Amino acid sequence: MTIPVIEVEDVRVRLRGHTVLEDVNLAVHQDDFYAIIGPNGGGKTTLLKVILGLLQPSCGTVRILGGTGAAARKELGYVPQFRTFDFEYPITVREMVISGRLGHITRFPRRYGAEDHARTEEALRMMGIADLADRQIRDLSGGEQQRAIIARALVGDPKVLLLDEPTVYVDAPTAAQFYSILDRLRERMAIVLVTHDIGVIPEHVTRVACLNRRLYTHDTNEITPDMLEAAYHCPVDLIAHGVPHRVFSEHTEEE
Ligand SMILES: Nc1ncnc2c1ncn2[C@@H]1O[C@H](COP(=O)(O)OP(=O)(O)OP(=O)(O)O)[C@@H](O)[C@H]1O
Repeated sequence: MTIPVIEVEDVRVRLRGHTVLEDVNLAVHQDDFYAIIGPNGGGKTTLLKVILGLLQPSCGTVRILGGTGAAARKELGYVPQFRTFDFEYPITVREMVISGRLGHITRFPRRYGAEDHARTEEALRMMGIADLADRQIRDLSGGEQQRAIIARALVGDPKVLLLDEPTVYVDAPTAAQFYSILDRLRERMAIVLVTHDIGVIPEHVTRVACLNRRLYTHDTNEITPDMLEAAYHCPVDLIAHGVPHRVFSEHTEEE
């Protein structure tokens, strides 16, 4: 069996005296489209930050394609939550997308070369926004901005794409378009998707895990009622077949 593209082993994270992640183990393989779901504050973004090396765990290890350190993490592309971007900053779409190459330039002073420009044009085309390349990022619609953020993550030619709630601000048709783009990208890279959008899981995702401080994994894309109850700490009814797929939660008064 090939080595996992991401391997998280016995990771624990404590922030300001609180345990945010505990005994987390996760293996993502090259052909995975992995969804991580779970309640607000469950630790999903924290786990992505640990994988990206932006946050040091109190214990445990993270390996990317068997390696650790900054060189291994260059294999990761990251699409942070939409709300973390400042779209008012005066920058064109092309300038924003090419900035994803900065971490790959080792010479100083940092200057973009032919490969950086070529990869930028390819990513713009791949995301269907080549015609918007000279527009200011602030003048784009939310869905177009979202594509630009993904293009920026793709210019590093990652082996794994990590996305944190990418469809929060887009309408249903744009989200559907977005998932068909992810389906295409899967041919080139593994995908880890943090989402509250459980409805997309049966159609697009190959494996799913529920995170609420601890990670409850499953080898298929089936979300079991046990997993949901363990992660959400409340009885959950799942309508797993039929469209739309929905999760209803029932909380008792003490919850
Ligand atoms: N820098 C920090 N200092 C202290 N606590 C933090 C810090 N970052 C996150 N936390 C806490 O860690 C917990 C997990 O946060 P995280 O953002 O990982 O959750 P999440 O599952 O991504 O939530 P959501 O679905 O709401 O985006 C939360 O209780 C949050 O308040």
